[in-house]
Amino acid sequence: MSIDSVYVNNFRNLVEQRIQLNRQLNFILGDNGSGKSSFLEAIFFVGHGKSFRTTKSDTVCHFDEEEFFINVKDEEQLSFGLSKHKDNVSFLIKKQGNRINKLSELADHFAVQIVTPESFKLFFGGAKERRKFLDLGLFHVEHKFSSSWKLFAKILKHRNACIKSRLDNQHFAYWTNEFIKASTVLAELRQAYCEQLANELTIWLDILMPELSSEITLSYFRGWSANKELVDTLVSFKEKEFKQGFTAAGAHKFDIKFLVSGKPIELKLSRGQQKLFLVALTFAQMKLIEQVKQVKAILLIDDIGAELDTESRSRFYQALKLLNCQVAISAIDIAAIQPLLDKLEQDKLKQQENYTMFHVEHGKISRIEEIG
Ligand SMILES: Nc1ncnc2c1ncn2[C@@H]1O[C@H](COP(=O)(O)OP(=O)(O)OP(=O)(O)O)[C@@H](O)[C@H]1O
Repeated sequence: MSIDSVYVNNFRNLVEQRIQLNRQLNFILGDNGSGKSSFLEAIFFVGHGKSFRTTKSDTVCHFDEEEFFINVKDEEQLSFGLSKHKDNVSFLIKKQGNRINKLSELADHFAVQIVTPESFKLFFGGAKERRKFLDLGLFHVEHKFSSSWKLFAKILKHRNACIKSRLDNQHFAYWTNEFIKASTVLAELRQAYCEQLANELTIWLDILMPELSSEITLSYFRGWSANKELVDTLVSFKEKEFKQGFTAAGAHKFDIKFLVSGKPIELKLSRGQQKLFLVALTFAQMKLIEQVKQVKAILLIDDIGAELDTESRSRFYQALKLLNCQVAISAIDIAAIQPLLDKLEQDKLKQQENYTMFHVEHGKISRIEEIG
């Protein structure tokens, strides 16, 4: 679902801003520290109920204020509001002015994906980001995933509690048995999703990195050895688990690795290539979400940056055109997006209905009407 308008109140340095977004392309330009990322962060917050920059949701509230508020209207003018007072632990979420209890209803409605300059460092730096990425896709694409994941998390908590209390008894045996069942369900859902993702990824790699596309493979690790049953793995890990105080194998330990000719992608690809790869992966996930949910995801690109050369930007533009969803891209100045504007011009798409430019200065976002 695309976003028609965003109202932001006391979110970081954005005191009070009401923005009408373009259904296609939005360029958010401004100097360092002007508030570009904060604006994208506010949109991301609506789709995820959290920031992409911090795990502490109170830090996004304006320094001098106690409460922040974001309201978003979709293309059918359906309104969703999310606010949080520093004194409250939870958010107040409203749909058409009426209180709703689930953040997941927002996430379900707005499938927001983001690529930031840090994304690839985080993504290739450790399993946590890769897990988050894959599970986000599954949340949207596989309707059974959310309930399976919640059940798994509950069982894992119980099993860990037994381990911490050194309860090697029938409770522990019960939760171990439940844990194996829940792990197996999640592992199968993830395996199936990885296969879909790998197929879709090839399409986007062919556009974005055609010279490497055929060499890139995805390998899925389910969280325990591929040659062993989880029950046997847990038996062999029992001593270690009781020493560490937590469950050492299972669906929470899953990972996805990407290889170029069998070698880790982060070793083989340059920074610019890694960025392109992550764009391909993000686009693949967005397409899968679109196919299943019949709604288009929203793409945020924070700081298009200088890593992409002219050829890469041209490919990026081709991919964006094919993706055909609502996009918001931030950049320091017009020079960073000029190659995209040139392409729009070439395609005779450089018209007001296809894109909107905004300028951000000291937390104030204004529309740039005329472009030279
Ligand atoms: N909770 C907050 N309350 C008020 N201002 C804040 C808060 N958190 C951050 N800021 C300020 O908001 C400003 C905008 O930050 P933001 O990261 O959005 O800038 P940006 O335009 O994306 O910059 P860059 O191009 O360097 O990434 C910064 O000057 C920062 O100090």
